[in-house]
Amino acid sequence: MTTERPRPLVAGNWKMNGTRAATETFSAILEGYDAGLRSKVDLLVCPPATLIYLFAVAAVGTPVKVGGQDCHAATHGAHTGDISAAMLADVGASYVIVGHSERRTDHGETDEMVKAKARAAITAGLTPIVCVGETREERDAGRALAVVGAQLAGSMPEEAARAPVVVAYEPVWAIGTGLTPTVVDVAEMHGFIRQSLVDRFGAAGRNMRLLYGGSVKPGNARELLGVAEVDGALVGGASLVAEDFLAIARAYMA
Ligand SMILES: O=C(CO)[C@H](O)COP(=O)(O)O
Repeated sequence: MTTERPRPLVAGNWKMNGTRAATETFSAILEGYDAGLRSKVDLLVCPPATLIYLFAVAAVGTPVKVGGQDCHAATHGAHTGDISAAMLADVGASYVIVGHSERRTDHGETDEMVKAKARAAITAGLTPIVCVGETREERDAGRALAVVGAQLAGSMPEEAARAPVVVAYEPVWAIGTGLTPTVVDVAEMHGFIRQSLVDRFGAAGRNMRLLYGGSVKPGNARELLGVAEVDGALVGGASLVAEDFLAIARAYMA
């Protein structure tokens, strides 16, 4: 069994931001991802679906990956407005975020639905990034570990034992608020998530990347990314500015 740490991944979730003009930002990310950074950390950008193809074409010949922000659990059919995992793969995506708290809240996505989406992603050859995280009320009630444990149990597909899957811990109260948990709380949660994954998936659970997300900025990246069992970041707002996104990745250049 290998005890080597997974290679870090810094992923940007652009959410519903960006038109074709944002290709300029993406190009700046591609240009700034120099040999030093490449040797230390993987980069992924998940733009709105309308930009995936454009970005994937721009990224050809570079190691930067492009991903989707959601997918439907079905391969095709009468699902107006939805996009399947195979469609994302077809336009050049290699990852897809599933179960983001904004999807869970805005679209009523349950753990069961998230699991089905993650499974569909794996079947299409994508790496799903399964998001989990507690609300402020749940943390204040001392239920953070229980809530995240239940989300993990319900959202992670059995296929994670043999296919690459990334887990992102994103405390809901830290998303877009500028608030972050203490490093002690992040360490406790990531240690708990790691143990849960090892208990369920064995060696695959030990090697899975665990990202932290929620108000990651250039100013706090080094501290947050230095926590044990944090294998990278899922970055929202700061990923919309090339220099900030790259500065977060440079936390690994220490
Ligand atoms: O999705 C997120 C990062 O990808 C998450 O919602 C955090 O957003 P941020 O607080 O704006 O970084």
